[in-house]
Amino acid sequence: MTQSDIQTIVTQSGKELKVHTQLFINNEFVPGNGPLIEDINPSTEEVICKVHSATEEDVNTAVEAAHTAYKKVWSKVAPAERGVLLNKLADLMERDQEELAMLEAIDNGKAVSVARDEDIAGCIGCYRYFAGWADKIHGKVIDTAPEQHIYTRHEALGVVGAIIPWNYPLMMGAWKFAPALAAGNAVVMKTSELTPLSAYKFATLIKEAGFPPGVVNIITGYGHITGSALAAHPRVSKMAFTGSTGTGRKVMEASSTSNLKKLQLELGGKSAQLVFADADLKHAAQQAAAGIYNNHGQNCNAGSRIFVHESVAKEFIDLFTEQAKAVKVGCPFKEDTFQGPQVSKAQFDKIMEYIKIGQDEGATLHFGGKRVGDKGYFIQPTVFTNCNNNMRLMREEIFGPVVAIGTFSGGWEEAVELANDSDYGLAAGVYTSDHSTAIKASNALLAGSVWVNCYDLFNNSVPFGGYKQSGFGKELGKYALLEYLQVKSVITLIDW
Ligand SMILES: NC(=O)C1=CN([C@@H]2O[C@H](COP(=O)(O)OP(=O)(O)OC[C@H]3O[C@@H](n4cnc5c(N)ncnc54)[C@H](O)[C@@H]3O)[C@@H](O)[C@H]2O)C=CC1
Ligand code: BAL
Repeated sequence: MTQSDIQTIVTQSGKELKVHTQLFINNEFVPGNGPLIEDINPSTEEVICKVHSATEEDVNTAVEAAHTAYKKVWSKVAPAERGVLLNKLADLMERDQEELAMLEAIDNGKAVSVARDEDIAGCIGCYRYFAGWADKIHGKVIDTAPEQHIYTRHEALGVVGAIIPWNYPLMMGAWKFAPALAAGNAVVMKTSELTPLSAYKFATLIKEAGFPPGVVNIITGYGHITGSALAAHPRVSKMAFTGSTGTGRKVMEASSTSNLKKLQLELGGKSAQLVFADADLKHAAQQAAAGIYNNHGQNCNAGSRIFVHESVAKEFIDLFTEQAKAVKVGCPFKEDTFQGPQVSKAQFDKIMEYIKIGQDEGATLHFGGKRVGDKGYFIQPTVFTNCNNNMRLMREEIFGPVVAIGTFSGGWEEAVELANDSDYGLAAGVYTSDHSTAIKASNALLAGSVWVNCYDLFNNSVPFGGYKQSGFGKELGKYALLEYLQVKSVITLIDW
């Protein structure tokens, strides 16, 4: 079944928006051959609109468009010009920041103020940051012998495939598009079937900025159809993936059984926040609460496990609970809302199930744990105490506004051992007023990012990516640029 591309939708604030619902290939919106997908507003549980989905054939078309664009046009564009286009794109996102934020709010349930001032603002900065790198990519001459001239070249990979989740639709796109395009690659991105709308608005800005047709292609569809076809495509040179560890394994398998494409996997987490007895407890409680409740807990680096020294546990838990109680849960279109609904019924059900599991396991449900209202997927910020590392609550990624708090009685070594006792290693937090404890604990933590006396503090120039089963490869910073390049050595004999 097909439907025309542009649909009119109305936000909860009464604003009418036109949205694209077809696949974006070669700078045009084209129908997909898969089934139409109902896109649900998680605040109201109503259908916002239906979007087209891509079949394997559509994936082939998108990859072919990217391949042709890369070979015939994009690889011949001067690096500085790539930077100009990325900066233009950032300017257009800034112009349309409010509309992009509204699309994230209706589709994902994010508070519109958070989407605008954090997500989209972060994306704009990301495109500008990588625009600056576009003409600063170079190899070097390696002096080996007078009769030889040897140099390295940092070359684009060709067609990059990207699969992104629903928790940060535009930002997870930016973290991949910006370095991939700065490095000179063409991209086919699959958005989550749950949150396709903001990416299609972004697609119109790609065209308006002047990117040649085929350099950026955006499609949506189900993971087992569209995602798996992209991950297995023989013309895709690299796959950048953000999502669950289980799906990350499938993407890796697809690479292994297809063309051994290069991979970058940004996966799940169960990040620990360590609160030492000498910490500024009020500050620690405020930071740690934001560390779990930001984005409704739907955060790969959510600080979902807290270990607090037993001597200050009661005081810290009281301060933390005050923070949880103060979280404004409600309609994403109200300017003071901090937490909207969870993204989908499946996620809502999964989180509520974990809240039950926590109680069955013997943890204390200290605060929250209930649905908010009777419509939409809203959940109270929830605090469990008396938790230990044997509990599923402490070991499994819940991806919701649920924190599990346990205690330790010894020094930093014990706290770090508890934090490191996890299959994951994405991030960690350390709260202490002692510089030596901060450095020793940070160095010993098996995590890709460690925040000291803060949490969730991102900067476009600072790399982010996990240890252990949280994945590999870095996003952001110069490290991310290198993920989208390959190095060639050219060895020449001057006289022969
Ligand atoms: N680390 C992170 O940022 C994220 C972690 N998650 C975790 O995963 C849980 C489940 O959420 P889901 O949306 O189901 O995550 P998911 O990992 O299944 O989905 C992420 C993306 O992968 C695609 N996908 C699914 N199956 C695929 C396959 N076989 N081949 C290629 N692509 C595929 C999806 O369509 C989506 O675009 C969450 O509760 C959370 O624990 C989910 C989203 C983001
Ligand atoms: N916190 C940004 C990365 C993510 O949740 O996927």
